[in-house]
Amino acid sequence: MRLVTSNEIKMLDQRAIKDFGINSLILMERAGISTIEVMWNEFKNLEKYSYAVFCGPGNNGGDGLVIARELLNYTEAVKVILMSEKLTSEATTNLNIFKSLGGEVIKLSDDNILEVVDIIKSSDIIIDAIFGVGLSKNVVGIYAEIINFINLYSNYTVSVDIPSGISADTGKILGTAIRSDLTVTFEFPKIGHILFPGREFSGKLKVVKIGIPKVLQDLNPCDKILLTKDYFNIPKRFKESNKGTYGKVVIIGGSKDYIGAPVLSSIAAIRSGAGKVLLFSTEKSATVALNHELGIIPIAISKDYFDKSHINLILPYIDEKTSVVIGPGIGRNPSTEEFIVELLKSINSPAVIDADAIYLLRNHKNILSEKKNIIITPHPGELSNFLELDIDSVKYNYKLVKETAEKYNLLLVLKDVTTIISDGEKIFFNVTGNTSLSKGGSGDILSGLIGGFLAQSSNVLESSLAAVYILGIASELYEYEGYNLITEILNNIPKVIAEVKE
Ligand SMILES: NC(=O)C1=CN([C@@H]2O[C@H](COP(=O)(O)OP(=O)(O)OC[C@H]3O[C@@H](n4cnc5c(N)ncnc54)[C@H](O)[C@@H]3O)[C@@H](O)[C@H]2O)[C@@H](O)CC1
Ligand SMILES: [K+]
Repeated sequence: MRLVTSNEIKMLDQRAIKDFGINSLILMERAGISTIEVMWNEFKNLEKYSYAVFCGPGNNGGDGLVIARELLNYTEAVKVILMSEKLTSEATTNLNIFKSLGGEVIKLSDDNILEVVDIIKSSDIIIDAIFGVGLSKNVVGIYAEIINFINLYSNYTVSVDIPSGISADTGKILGTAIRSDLTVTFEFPKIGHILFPGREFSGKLKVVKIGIPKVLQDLNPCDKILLTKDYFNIPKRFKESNKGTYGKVVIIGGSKDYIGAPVLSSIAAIRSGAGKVLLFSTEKSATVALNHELGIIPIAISKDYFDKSHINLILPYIDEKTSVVIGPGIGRNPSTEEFIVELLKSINSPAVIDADAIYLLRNHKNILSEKKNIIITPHPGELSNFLELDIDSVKYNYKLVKETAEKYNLLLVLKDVTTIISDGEKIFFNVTGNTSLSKGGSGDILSGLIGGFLAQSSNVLESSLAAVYILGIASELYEYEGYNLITEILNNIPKVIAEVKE
């Protein structure tokens, strides 16, 4: 599904109005009525509840006035709190209709804040129609006070379009923001619903259509996409096949410091359906690998850290079709840096660069740029190291992810609660997964899964999308969120693959 910024949705709204003559009051009407429909689906008998509708100065407030008017058809227990003297013309039209129906309007001022706080406390449902995608600066003053009171005392909050105070473009809080239970957004989710903290502040997110013509959407192609299983294929299985059909993965990792990481990667590669998985590692990792999965072919070549002398031992096993995973548990020894640089120069296969291998390549970005089919899978700390930027400017920075992918000719997977993936053209946002992945080993599983799919398809984008999406769902299947062994997530992968394939 397409994701939009505030400018993109405003442009679509404006073109619907100007180019196709769709009256903006009609769009507002549909926004309001669709919100009521979602509420009906959530709560059923809307007549049982009392409502306070907080309306801001823009068209978000106008949507609130349509909602308030429609609620009058269920109950008299509806109060509108107008937060601004100035309203848009569409909002004014709807305010007049609400008033003509006998609706109760309270104009917020410094003098009646305590009365309004009592209304917040005594209403069953608060409708937040304060700011939508038109929020343009930090929320301060009486607006901020009311938002904080709503967060403190509301029994249940429904946000219209986006929780007021959340930036639709970044998900960041501008000053202060409503913590919603339910958000009803129009036509497409906004970036702010998908990135934290906006993702959390939105509560349950529902997307409804309000009549932006499809032809208009098609004329304006999108580059930001919410990842679903529609965007990738899982490599096929053939009745007549053998291990050669499903490709070879070479995993290079492990060191004196880390033993289990490359083993997790190797098992994940097997779980992806790959035909053959070779693990180049230390003696210890090789032993551990065989203790866990006899299908791995471990080749112990390094004693503590990799160095240049190991390259010739690995090269005979790699051809252009081999999928190579470099980095799980590889450590940061200076000899390893030289090893990775020289190894990459000598191969032409698709490769996943993970963990400390990313760190060690920070001064060799040109090597990555010159190669085709390279995937790097940093978390924000690793990307901040790689790009020498502070972590705050890297986290959830989807523009940076796209620019970096394009600049260095990479497929970049920025791992986080919302993972961002870009090939330099499109930007995918993944929201599957939970805190069962917030522990050591999940990154190793991801790189192995990507490598495994890559061995079967050689499509860097689809392999990465599939792995990220599937690993997320595999974590959601674990019954006791967060208290899993990382290997238990590995064991859920086949079930998820089967479901995704359906
Ligand atoms: N025709 C349209 O454009 C449609 C708009 N719709 C609704 O309208 C919203 C967008 O409407 P608008 O563009 O009018 O914008 P908003 O209603 O989001 O808010 C903009 C208003 O808030 C003020 N403002 C912004 N930041 C502020 C701050 N920090 N403190 C105080 N005031 C601040 C602005 O000066 C402006 O008056 C959407 O989110 C959606 O809910 C829907 O009705 C569908 C159609
Ligand atoms: K809102």
